[in-house]
Amino acid sequence: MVSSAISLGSTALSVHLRRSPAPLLPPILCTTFTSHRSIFFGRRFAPISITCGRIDPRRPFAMAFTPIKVSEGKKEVLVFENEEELSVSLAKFTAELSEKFTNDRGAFTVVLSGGSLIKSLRKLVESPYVDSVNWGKWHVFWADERVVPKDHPDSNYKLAYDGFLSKVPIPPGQVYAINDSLSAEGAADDYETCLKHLVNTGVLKLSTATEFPEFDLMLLGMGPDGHIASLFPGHPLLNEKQRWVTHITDSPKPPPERITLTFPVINASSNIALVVAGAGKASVVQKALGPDQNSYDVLPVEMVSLKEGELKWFTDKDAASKLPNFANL
Ligand SMILES: O=C1O[C@H](COP(=O)(O)O)[C@@H](O)[C@H](O)[C@H]1O
Repeated sequence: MVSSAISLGSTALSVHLRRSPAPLLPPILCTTFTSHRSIFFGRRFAPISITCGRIDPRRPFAMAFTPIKVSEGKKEVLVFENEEELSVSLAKFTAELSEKFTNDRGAFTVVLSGGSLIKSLRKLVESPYVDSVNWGKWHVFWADERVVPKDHPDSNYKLAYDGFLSKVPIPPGQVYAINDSLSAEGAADDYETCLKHLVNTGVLKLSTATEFPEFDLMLLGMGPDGHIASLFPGHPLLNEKQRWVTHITDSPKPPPERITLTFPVINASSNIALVVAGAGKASVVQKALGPDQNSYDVLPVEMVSLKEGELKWFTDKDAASKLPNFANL
């Protein structure tokens, strides 16, 4: 056991490393070790467990498929070597939840985002999941949608259809797109009415803690400004406490007219996968998960805080590159 303390600005970081004996394999093929350390994570110290796996002999220079893992209560941060490995793990995670909820309640309610998230779902439409997932039980929703026709290049529905939905046999009646013939306000009202109907029919459950709908899995992306869904930094919609779905007509990111789930709904989820890859998002990841936090400019992504569910960050090393605690791995 090796113990040491690292000074991180004005913050003392205590580190406890434990290395297992070298395994009986040629050194270049195996670098198995386990380390347990405490890092400064968010606003407080939290224990984390880091496991670097054995190097795959077929890919000697790539780390085997064991992500760096940071846990804080019901929040877990996974950092993958790259976006490719992130997408493999995201598919497995989603397929496992699909099986769990399908078995438990005969339905799986999944919320999609637009943007880069859809590309990160690509492994789910490949073998083995394309054949093994019970797609007939899926009910698909959107965290946010741009108020444009469904065949418009800006449509989150079109993005999801082209990259994901067209490749799996989810019944079309279980894919809940917005009504694109309405205004932004009308489309938000209509979507909220649709969700309430699905609560009444038992497809969606209500959170016992909050009385807001509780989706089984929300797959959220995050913009480089820290926005999630269509909830943008500093916008009054961040404070919405009553509505399930609301609209925006002045989105700072085009197109301006959108509808979005609200924070009470997002935070009532059973599970959220927050999928954040690439160096362009490293500064926001640093702000959201790093040591320098303040409460006067909280970003939307920092407002994701589940009442009872589990939040998992799926990041890659580029996105996590500004987190001081990962620098020495
Ligand atoms: O406008 C949007 O942006 C976010 C983030 O997109 P990304 O391409 O940076 O991942 C997305 O999650 C949201 O659904 C979309 O409408």
